[in-house]
Amino acid sequence: GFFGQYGGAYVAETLIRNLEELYGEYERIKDEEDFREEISQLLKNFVGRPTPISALHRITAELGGAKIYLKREDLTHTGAHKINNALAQAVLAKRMGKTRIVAETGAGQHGVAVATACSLLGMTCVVYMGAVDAERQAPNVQRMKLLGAELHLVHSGQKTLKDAISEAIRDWITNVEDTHYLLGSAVGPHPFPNMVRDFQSVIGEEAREQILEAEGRLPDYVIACVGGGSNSIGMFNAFLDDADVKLVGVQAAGEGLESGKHASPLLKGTHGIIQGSLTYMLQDEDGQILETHSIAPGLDYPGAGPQHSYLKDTGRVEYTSVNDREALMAFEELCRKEGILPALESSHAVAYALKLVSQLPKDALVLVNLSGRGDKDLSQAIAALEQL
Ligand SMILES: Cc1ncc(COP(=O)(O)O)c(/C=N/[C@H](C(=O)O)[C@@H](O)C(C)C)c1O
Repeated sequence: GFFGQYGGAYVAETLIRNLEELYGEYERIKDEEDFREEISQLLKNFVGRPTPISALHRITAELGGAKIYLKREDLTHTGAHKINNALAQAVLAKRMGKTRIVAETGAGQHGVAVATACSLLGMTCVVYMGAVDAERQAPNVQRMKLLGAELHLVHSGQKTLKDAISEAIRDWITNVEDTHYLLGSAVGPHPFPNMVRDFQSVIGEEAREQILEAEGRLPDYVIACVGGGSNSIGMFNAFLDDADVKLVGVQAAGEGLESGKHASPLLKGTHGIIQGSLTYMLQDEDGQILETHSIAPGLDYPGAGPQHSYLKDTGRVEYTSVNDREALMAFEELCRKEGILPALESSHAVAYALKLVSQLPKDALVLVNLSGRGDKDLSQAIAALEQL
């Protein structure tokens, strides 16, 4: 469970047994024909895959540079890539004999995806969410409740994702007999980074085929936003061996990388252990996890998925960042000129693409992963745009 030195499972003894059982079951089940068939049927007939790739027109014409395609994970059922992982892990858990799912959520998209999977598969669903996040992602709180999830608001710590994850893990340790912890991103102890990547890799597999079909060649750049790192690794995975395809991970610079109010562990972090995994993280000199900031709740996380830390060190992926303001501007551009309402998280990837294309020749090709839709962000975005 390592990517170079990164990853592993640095957790309490009590958790090791759960993780070993999970890894064993995953390895046993993941290649079983009927498991794969069940997943692909659900992805097709319930999630609505494959999601399309949409070429931008007005923005591309205005910028006069490279052609941009968006991989439309906003068009999945529930409105973000999170459903790809939530469904697959819920099916796996059910096959392991679990009847109860516990999960954390920040932006609420993962929480909604888990509640959706549990409603469909007839499993009990408990979601932990920071009180601050519940406030700023209210539409997703309502959706989780309607889908039958039992929502626990977390009032400890910074009251965002990190605190929700700790509560969810505590619940899992207590109820391991009947409960699976459905981790929402490519972070945490082994086997989660591998499993979540595998379940999200459908994004890049589809997109690689679609771009070859549409353009007859591979893209010059593939760009995705990086919070915990699941939509990005899910997109990048299919292109890792295509040496000519440049991969760019975009982190949240918040109010600026030098402001101390950001969420860019891959740019400003150091080696440490966070939620059981050795990776780049934002910590003070005593190893205390630092507070983070981003206008996008889904990027507001102090750790990076361990595979991203490895890909940063090897140079296979370039990590960069975009601040709140740039993300908001990109959000508005897509709304006003391409008829798409993107999630604030996804807007970070679009913002970087818009900066990049003006420096590229007309015949260059850029593929951006649009990880989700902005329905959850409406009031936040409107308020923030009024401040611009
Ligand atoms: C639309 C959308 N785009 C990107 C992200 C960032 O998560 P990754 O793809 O795992 O880097 C997110 C992350 N959302 C999670 C959530 O909904 O709970 C996040 O807050 C946590 C699972 C980390 C998202 O909702």
